[in-house]
Amino acid sequence: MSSTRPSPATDDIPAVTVKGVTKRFGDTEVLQGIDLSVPTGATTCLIGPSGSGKSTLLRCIAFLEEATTGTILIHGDPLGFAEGPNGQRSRLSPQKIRAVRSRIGMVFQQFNLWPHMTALGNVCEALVTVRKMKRSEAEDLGMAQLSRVGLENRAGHYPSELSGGQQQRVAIARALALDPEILLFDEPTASLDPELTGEVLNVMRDLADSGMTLLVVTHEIGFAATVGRRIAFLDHGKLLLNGTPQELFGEPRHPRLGQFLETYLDRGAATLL
Ligand SMILES: Nc1ncnc2c1ncn2[C@@H]1O[C@H](COP(=O)(O)OP(=O)(O)OP(=O)(O)O)[C@@H](O)[C@H]1O
Repeated sequence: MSSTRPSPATDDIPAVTVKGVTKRFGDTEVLQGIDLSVPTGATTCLIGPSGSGKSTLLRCIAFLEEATTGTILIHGDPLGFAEGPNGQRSRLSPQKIRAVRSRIGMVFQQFNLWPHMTALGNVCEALVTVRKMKRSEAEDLGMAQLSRVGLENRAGHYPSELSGGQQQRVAIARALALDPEILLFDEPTASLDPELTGEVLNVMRDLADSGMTLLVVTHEIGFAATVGRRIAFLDHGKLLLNGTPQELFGEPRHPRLGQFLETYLDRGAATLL
């Protein structure tokens, strides 16, 4: 199993295609008809005010939430629901859902490591139990992934013996070990102190440079501006803007984006623009 899969430059099928996705919780429509293409082999950042629906969209793409309407394709293959010729949706079989879902990796804000397992144990567990790999092979692969995030010398440590930044890097190694085609990040540095945030962003920057497809929900505007190839700006459940960092962050700026950025710049959360 290869540890990296730089996407071929000729692959022009988007890694993720979101078509007309809405999501309702009770009477509240938190996603209102989202259309979004996530290019293969590049980083796309989802930004927007708190409550605008970023995590919900990411969770729909990971199939942790089911979109109320609309469809999502992973490299052209439908995830969860297929769309018929008349636009009607039908649910795919659990096997088909699992097969497409397994091509997506996800890293959460809370690292979600198993406290009773070492860093290496956390990285190897799904390889052994889900992918049915021999423990020794899984450990070789797990060590390679830990070294990719700079933690080979922490393999035998338990989560409680690691800093928050190190724990998040273990979580990234765990996701990478399953060789995903697309890696989703849901505010991966939001629970970290500023000095630990940098080490996680550096690992993500390296992954972006290696040609992986990343879709990142983040409030780190500086990261989005420098690493994102595409920036999608969500506001009140709508995709208000979608373009390159130059298009979104250059002048003139969309007034709503300008207002959002000022809020964050005032709070000192973004300093690189
Ligand atoms: N399981 C749920 N049940 C009911 N409402 C939900 C649920 N999940 C999210 N919401 C609501 O959906 C809206 C969008 O939430 P979401 O977490 O997607 O926003 P966000 O842009 O990621 O915000 P933040 O930046 O604060 O994480 C919010 O109003 C939230 O309260």
